[in-house]
Amino acid sequence: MLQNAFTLESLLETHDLPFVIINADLRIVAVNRAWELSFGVDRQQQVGRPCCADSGRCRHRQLFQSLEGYAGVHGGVGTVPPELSFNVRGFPLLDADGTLYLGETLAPISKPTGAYSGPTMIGQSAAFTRFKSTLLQAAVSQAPVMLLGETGTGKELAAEFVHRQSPRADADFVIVDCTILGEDLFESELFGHEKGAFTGAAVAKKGLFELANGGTLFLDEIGDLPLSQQPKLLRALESGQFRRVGGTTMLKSDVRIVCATHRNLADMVKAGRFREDLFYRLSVFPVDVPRLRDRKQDLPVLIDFFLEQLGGRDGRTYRLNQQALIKLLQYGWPGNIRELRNCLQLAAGLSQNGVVSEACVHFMQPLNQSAAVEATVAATPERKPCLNSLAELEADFINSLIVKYQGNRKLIAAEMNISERTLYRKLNRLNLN
Ligand SMILES: Nc1ncnc2c1ncn2[C@@H]1O[C@H](COP(=O)(O)OP(=O)(O)OP(=O)(O)O)[C@@H](O)[C@H]1O
Repeated sequence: MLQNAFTLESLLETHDLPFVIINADLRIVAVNRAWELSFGVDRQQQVGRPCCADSGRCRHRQLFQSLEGYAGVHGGVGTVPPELSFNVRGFPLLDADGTLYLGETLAPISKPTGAYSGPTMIGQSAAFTRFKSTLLQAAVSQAPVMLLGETGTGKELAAEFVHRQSPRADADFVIVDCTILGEDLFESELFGHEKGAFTGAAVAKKGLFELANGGTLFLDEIGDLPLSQQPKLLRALESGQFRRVGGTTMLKSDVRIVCATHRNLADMVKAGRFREDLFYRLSVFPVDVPRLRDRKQDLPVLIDFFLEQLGGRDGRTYRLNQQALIKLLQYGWPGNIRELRNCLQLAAGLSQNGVVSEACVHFMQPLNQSAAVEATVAATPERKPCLNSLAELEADFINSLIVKYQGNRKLIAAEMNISERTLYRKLNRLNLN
């Protein structure tokens, strides 16, 4: 269900990546289990430490001043060695008392060479096997890949798979979240900036294009890239050259592009919202990512995989009883694999002695009404009116927040305890833009 606010504990373990919560005094309030495992530190050692060595001018301070979320490549937090770089996403959060915090996820931009230890794509169905072999073909082709699929189907995972299976596997896989890079951030994040290029540019910084040299640049949600920024991307892709903001020297970077979107880009081109030349440049190797409801044969292996993962995290064993399994199999999964993972996470938390019964299984309200209705018709037609009204309920709730915060997305997202990126998608799906 929608939450107006959060408790720190409830939020911590909803992130698979290392996740940190920082307060307005720029001190670490909490880190999650993934943090402990990734950096080999006890969470109690982190709490109370300053976020950064120079917290006078860090990104965290800036967020508390501007309430603007951020995404980009930055150094670590707390005791994480400063020389390590991460793909970082930060956003404002409000707790149940209305106190403002900052939440930040850190994803390593480069995995250790040698055996790949990243997330695994699970599946055995015919649809999944076809999909995986298409990805393998794409990986070796070196052509730009466009991954098309609903939210939560595993596009980011597929992009990383393409990179790991390609001749560029030993170089970096760099993620660009196009929903967060608005007009003002796009150029400096993608191409970097020189010292003094703008207020706050205290030191020169490499852009994501430069960091991905020799590797793969993953442009996630490319359909959300502002039209005004599209020519700049096209130019860099065609020439392989770019300038840092405030710089005069032309730089070169050899990157392989993989993109993903849940939007119909061809329709966007027709409507004049996406450049046709960029569309053709990026869509050389299009790949459809299958929806979970079209590969339900994979549910048992995916369920085992996630329960084992959760068990490892919690130091216990979880198992489903048969009624719970039937309930999961009958559902349409409009939010795909992400929704399955979240559903199991809640179910495991509610389980008694590790046994997940039918009563522990709860489904979220759908984000995408048409997908939900389609999924429900395929599975349990009698639930359709209920799902419709839930979507309406969600739209009503968001509308009330739009009025309350006069359309300020940062504050609405913070009150809903979701990222601005997720809010942006909800607004689009519910036609509230
Ligand atoms: N085949 C799979 N096996 C195991 N886990 C998977 C698989 N596909 C996706 N996941 C997991 O599901 C979650 C959602 O995947 P991912 O973020 O790649 O989806 P996405 O399509 O990029 O979503 P969005 O469009 O919302 O960005 C992640 O936790 C991912 O690890």
